[in-house]
Amino acid sequence: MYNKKPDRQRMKEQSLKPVRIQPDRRWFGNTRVIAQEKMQAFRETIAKGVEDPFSVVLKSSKLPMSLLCDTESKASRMDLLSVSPYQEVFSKKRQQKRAKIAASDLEGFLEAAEKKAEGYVGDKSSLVDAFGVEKSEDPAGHAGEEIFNKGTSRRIWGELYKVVDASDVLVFVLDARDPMGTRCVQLERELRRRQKHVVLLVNKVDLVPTWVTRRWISELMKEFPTLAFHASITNPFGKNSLLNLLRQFANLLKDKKHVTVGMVGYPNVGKSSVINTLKRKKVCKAAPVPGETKVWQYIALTRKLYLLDCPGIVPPSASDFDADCAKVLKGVVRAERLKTPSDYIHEVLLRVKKPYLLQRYRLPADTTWNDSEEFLTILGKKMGKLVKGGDADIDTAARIVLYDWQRGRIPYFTAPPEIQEEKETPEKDARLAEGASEAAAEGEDLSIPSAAQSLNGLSEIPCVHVFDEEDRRGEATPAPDKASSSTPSQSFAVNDEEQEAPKKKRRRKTRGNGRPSTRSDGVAPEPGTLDWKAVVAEFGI
Ligand SMILES: Nc1nc2c(ncn2[C@@H]2O[C@H](COP(=O)(O)OP(=O)(O)OP(=O)(O)O)[C@@H](O)[C@H]2O)c(=O)[nH]1
Repeated sequence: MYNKKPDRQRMKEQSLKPVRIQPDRRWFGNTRVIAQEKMQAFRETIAKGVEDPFSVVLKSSKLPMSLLCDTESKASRMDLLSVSPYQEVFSKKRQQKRAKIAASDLEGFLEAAEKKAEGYVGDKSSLVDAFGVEKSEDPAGHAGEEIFNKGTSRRIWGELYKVVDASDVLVFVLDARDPMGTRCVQLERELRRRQKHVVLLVNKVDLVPTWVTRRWISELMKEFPTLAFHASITNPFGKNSLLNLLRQFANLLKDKKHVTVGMVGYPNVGKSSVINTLKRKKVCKAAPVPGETKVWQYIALTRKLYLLDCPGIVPPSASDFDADCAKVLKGVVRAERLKTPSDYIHEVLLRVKKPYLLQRYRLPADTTWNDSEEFLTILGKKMGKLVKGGDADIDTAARIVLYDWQRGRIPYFTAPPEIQEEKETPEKDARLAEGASEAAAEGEDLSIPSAAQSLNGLSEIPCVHVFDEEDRRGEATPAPDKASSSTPSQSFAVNDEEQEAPKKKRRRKTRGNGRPSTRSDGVAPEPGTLDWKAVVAEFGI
């Protein structure tokens, strides 16, 4: 064979013949084909499970979740023939590959540039569209002040992406005084798309009346599992509910060695304080100033559960006075760094009832003011904050008011949506009055509701127990928040007790015949979970 010259002509003839390869069943071993209706039914069932805040899709990585998304946009992007015709790219007469440019000469370029300029609406227009922020007048020219970019920098969002990637469950910490204002709906939507488990945690519930918290919780529950929380190492509220929920997630995600829980949210909403509360000691730096957390931080809660603290993030918005004002009121920027803090007091006065201000600053009951400047003048003189010549130092007084506002010393809350809608009918008015009287009862002497007052009665708030023991036994009872009422034996043990718990469990399981008990294995799939095996079996995927 090696002594002979290869017959090139014969080889050429042979290679020109059409060659067929025998198809093999094994090539398709990994493939399933299903009918269109079944595919549609599968999509609907899974989508229902994904959308439902009380169900968790287990093993989503093993399910064809990408089938849920519409792939049309992807397909259109890959439609090469619409970009260049086949003849130009693949045929024998194809032209040499060249960069596609908009115009071939200078005049063409000019024309294209003019066309683009016509369609240009203004800077940040896309942001305004995306975040629904209306432009308004900027009386003092605040726009562009560096401090208003707090939480929007690339570095901070880089930290957020790291936390999101590393987390299995994301806890969005919201401020109970303004839960909707401290939400980041775009981010939540993106996380849902990525099949991450999202939990909303309404923190600082001690600063608002109980009925407000209750209504916000039932409103937010429609979208995500939501819990009320008061971060405090010595006197927490909702801690056990949160721990139970995290533990349930840890149980659900059994195949993972560790379950990582990321704390995300606006600056100063109390993310670090929530972690400190769960750990029962100060492991993260918490301070009444925004931007205290600079980089992400890992904290081991139990052997299975890890917590991730994230710096506060702020979604980008149009830089105008309204947006800046909203940021000041949400506590995103430090009051001492504002150039003209008195500009924001008008908004504070609109939101806070006069008696609260009178009481807070110990002003006489008959004090009146027409605008924010007058109020600040009265306050400055009362506090002895004066400038040269004996006039009131308006900016210092304004800073004091903003400090108090940001630290929750001035009572304020955004009305839950039900109130705004309900005002029309008399019976709704009655309910509103009931709520208001409840609020009045809580803060009787117009003082800021104390933690005890605010938390009183909160145990009735429906709390999320995705897969409670009772549920497993089929007694789907609503699980009340046992945070304040649970006995030591009921409460979820962390730290030292948690370290002990698995040992005891192991011992108990191996008692008797020496083999681990299989009782728990016999439990039917938890209600609330999507029984993915059944779904897959049913649809043959
Ligand atoms: N009244 C009250 N204050 C709280 C609560 N939780 C946190 N705070 C206070 O809110 C302030 C901010 O808390 P942090 O834990 O530093 O907030 P953060 O979200 O980590 O802030 P960044 O570091 O800016 O991201 C601190 O002064 C806390 O004492 C709460 O439940 N009730």
